[in-house]
Amino acid sequence: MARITLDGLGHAYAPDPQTPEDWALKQLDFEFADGGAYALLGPSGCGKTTLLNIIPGLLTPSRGRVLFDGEDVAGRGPAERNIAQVFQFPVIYDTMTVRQNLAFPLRNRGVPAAEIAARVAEIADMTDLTEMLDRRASGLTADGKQKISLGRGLVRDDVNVIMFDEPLTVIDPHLKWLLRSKLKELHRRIDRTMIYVTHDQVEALTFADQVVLMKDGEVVQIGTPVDLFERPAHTFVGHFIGSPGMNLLPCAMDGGRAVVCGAPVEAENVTAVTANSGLELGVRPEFVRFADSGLPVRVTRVMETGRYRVVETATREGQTVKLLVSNEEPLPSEEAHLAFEPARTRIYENGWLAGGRAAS
Ligand SMILES: Nc1ncnc2c1ncn2[C@@H]1O[C@H](COP(=O)(O)OP(=O)(O)OP(=O)(O)O)[C@@H](O)[C@H]1O
Repeated sequence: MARITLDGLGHAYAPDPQTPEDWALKQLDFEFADGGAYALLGPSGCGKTTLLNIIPGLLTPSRGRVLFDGEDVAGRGPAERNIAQVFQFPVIYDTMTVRQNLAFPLRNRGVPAAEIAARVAEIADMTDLTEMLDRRASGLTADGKQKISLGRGLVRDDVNVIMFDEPLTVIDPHLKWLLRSKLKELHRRIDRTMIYVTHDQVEALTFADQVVLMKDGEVVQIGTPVDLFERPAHTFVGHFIGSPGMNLLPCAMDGGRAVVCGAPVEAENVTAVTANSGLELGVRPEFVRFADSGLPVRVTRVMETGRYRVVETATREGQTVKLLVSNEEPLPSEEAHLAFEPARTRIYENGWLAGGRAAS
């Protein structure tokens, strides 16, 4: 296993980058701890694939270094870096049996037969493939084949890191949740550094102990799923994580208090505010409720989700605020007031959580 350090890492595909936009990865400085379960999460084009190719040495970064346990691995390929990879689409040998497929990475390295048999049995058990070990891989369904790919990624016990590139893309939606929780369990049992690349927040939050959220070639926040939900470091995180995302409202400061649309609002980090422009108040729909007093709004739309309703309201200045309301709670007919949970209401300065960077 290895601790992987990214040191001043940047990459531009163009030979002579001039502007920040020319950099697919701008400046990455962080560490994947030994044995951790990480997700690289972000919208299309944020640089996930670029980083995924740099770590195993498939792509040479334009600047900076990748260190494995403190040692610069420049010039070494995936085999020398000792990395197992699981891709979006199953990479298996159709003509071989499931057993032969799982054994392949071990046979390739000359592992003794008895050891291979034991390891294959263990991995087949973990991936629910025991019953199918002697079947031809070609006869399996898409998710069965992807389980073989997962198994092949997990079968060696000497790899430094296992990297997953959107491995559930081909899986039927109703089986996705099964494989997602399976992967989490596998991480606990295998205890290896795992990096899981996805643009799907549910996959990232289910799998990872630490989520690395990226945007435009930069890391916006690294944290536990709870950190990202409870304390987004940037409005982008608030918006990207959660469904619906965080409400963001322009706000001003008046005598040490936050004011939104003329109404005073309590916020957790109000004392950390230093800017007097570019301020926004962020509060998730989960932490907003109807109240007798507070921010005046009117109800504009109600969306049924089955378990609760997402209610959309508009402030007098036309800003939208969403809240979750249980099916049992009556909705106000028109004019209403909103209260925000103070401990979970935060102020952002030019996108960044006020006081957040000093605190982290
Ligand atoms: N081979 C390439 N040549 C030039 N530009 C590239 C190349 N590959 C990626 N890019 C650019 O680099 C940036 C990051 O792309 P990357 O594929 O790493 O993002 P991503 O987060 O993996 O997106 P996706 O989820 O769509 O694959 C994008 O602006 C993309 O257009």
